[in-house]
Amino acid sequence: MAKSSYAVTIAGGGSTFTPGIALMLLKEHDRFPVDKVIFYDNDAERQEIVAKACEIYFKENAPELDFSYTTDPEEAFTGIDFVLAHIRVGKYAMRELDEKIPLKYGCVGQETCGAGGIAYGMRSIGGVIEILDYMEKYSPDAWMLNYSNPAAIVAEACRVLRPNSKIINICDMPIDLMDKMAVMCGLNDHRDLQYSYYGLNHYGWFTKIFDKQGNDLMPQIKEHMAKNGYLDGISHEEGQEQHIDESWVHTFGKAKDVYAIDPETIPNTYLKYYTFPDYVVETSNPDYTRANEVMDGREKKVFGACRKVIETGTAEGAGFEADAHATYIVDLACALAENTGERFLLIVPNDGAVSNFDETAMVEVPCIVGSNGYEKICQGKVPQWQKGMLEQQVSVEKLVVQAWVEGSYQKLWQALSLSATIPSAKVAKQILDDLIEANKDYWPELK
Ligand SMILES: NC(=O)c1ccc[n+]([C@@H]2O[C@H](COP(=O)([O-])OP(=O)(O)OC[C@H]3O[C@@H](n4cnc5c(N)ncnc54)[C@H](O)[C@@H]3O)[C@@H](O)[C@H]2O)c1
Ligand SMILES: O=P(O)(O)OC[C@H]1O[C@H](O[C@H]2[C@H](O)[C@@H](O)[C@@H](O)O[C@@H]2CO)[C@H](O)[C@@H](O)[C@@H]1O
Ligand SMILES: [Mn+2]
Repeated sequence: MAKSSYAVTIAGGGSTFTPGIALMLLKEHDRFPVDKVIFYDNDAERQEIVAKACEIYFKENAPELDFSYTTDPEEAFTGIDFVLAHIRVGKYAMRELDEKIPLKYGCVGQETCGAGGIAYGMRSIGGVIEILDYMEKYSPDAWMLNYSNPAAIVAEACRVLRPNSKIINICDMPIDLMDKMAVMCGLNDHRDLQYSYYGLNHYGWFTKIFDKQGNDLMPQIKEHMAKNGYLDGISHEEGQEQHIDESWVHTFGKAKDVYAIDPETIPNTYLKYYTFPDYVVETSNPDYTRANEVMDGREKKVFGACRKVIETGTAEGAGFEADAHATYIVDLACALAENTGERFLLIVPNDGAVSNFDETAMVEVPCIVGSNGYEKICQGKVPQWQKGMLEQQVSVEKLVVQAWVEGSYQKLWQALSLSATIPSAKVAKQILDDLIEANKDYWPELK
């Protein structure tokens, strides 16, 4: 696919992450030359605020760039090489309900985990498949790099419904955690580390960490995790402001207790929702959840900055910053376009990569990426504890996708009752009935 320049569509043009990613594309222009950027969203009004501000920024900083924005799928997906997708079906209003409804019943209320993640999954499947179909119709050779959440459920839906599509599902949480581990070891960032990892998305473990010279960094990292979790591994570089929010600080600290359950591996932060659900509920405010924090924080900040750019007609001094972590998206796009053969953590069909686990699971494992796609790096057998957890959680995710495809109330109830975040089938049913009512404009009808 190597070309002298590439055309990129950002799906979810009105996302709070869009300015950071758009700026990052400009910043990385030398190694990933992009000459055309299209924003696509199904909410014209929301997208226009972000797009008009980015248009001004591009005119000032890259006048040669062909930039446009649209809600028309044909315009958005014709003649492109990559789709970077980060849609949130139902936006923050529905995230707030995903978080608050389970909390009402004393259960974890989280964007991608437990009942909230299941509800969000039931909304996202249709939205992501729709965008994938547009891409295949108008640009059949393009690749879609999807980070719309909940990535685990979206990935399973793509495996079932579009098994041959050129979509790769990714997550930046492990990148962020590796950045923190690098800081713990006095190194710069994740690029200085070599790693082994297995699991599902937002549900996995690092098993090996080396530096570029092949030195084992696990003893140092384990010592740090046992004392502080991921705290003090936090970099103070620009572009990571959301991690200063109280809730993220708690999550990074709580990783200490998650680590204590299995001191042989380094856990993904999201495991706290499955291993300490009672603690999570006790420390949640059912009237003010992460969705409120994001609406009062990141959303206000990004949209406020965009409005200011539009009003003043200049992006100078607007505080726009390239998203530091999003460079991994460019790394991945480069690997596909330029056949670099680099290693990435991707969400892919297992097929033996974790040898004692469901072959049809969508696992998160390291892969080598080139112009023909990816090849998995075998992670061998997982220990009994992880095996038990993975089997439970993968069944939850598979049942959600089956419920969506079949329109099955029964299967969604089973999914909820199987989640480690929900104590009984009775509570699962109460939550489900509330979620159905809240999601009636988004979910398929369940019978
Ligand atoms: N995988 C990761 O590691 C990672 C990291 C950060 C964010 N995310 C995900 O990125 C997404 C965006 O997050 P955000 O907080 O910026 O949300 P946001 O609500 O600010 O933006 C999402 C945008 O998607 C649009 N949208 C919704 N449904 C759509 C559809 N069917 N077609 C086209 N556009 C649609 C909305 O109108 C909105 O403008 C979320 O799914 C979030 O979970 C993933
Ligand atoms: O609560 P939010 O909306 O702030 O974040 C939820 C997302 O958290 C993770 O992504 C982080 C990422 O780890 C970090 O490096 C940086 O880029 O910010 C991201 C957003 O905060 C997680 O991986 C995502 O899937 C979540 O959507
Ligand atoms: Mn993620």
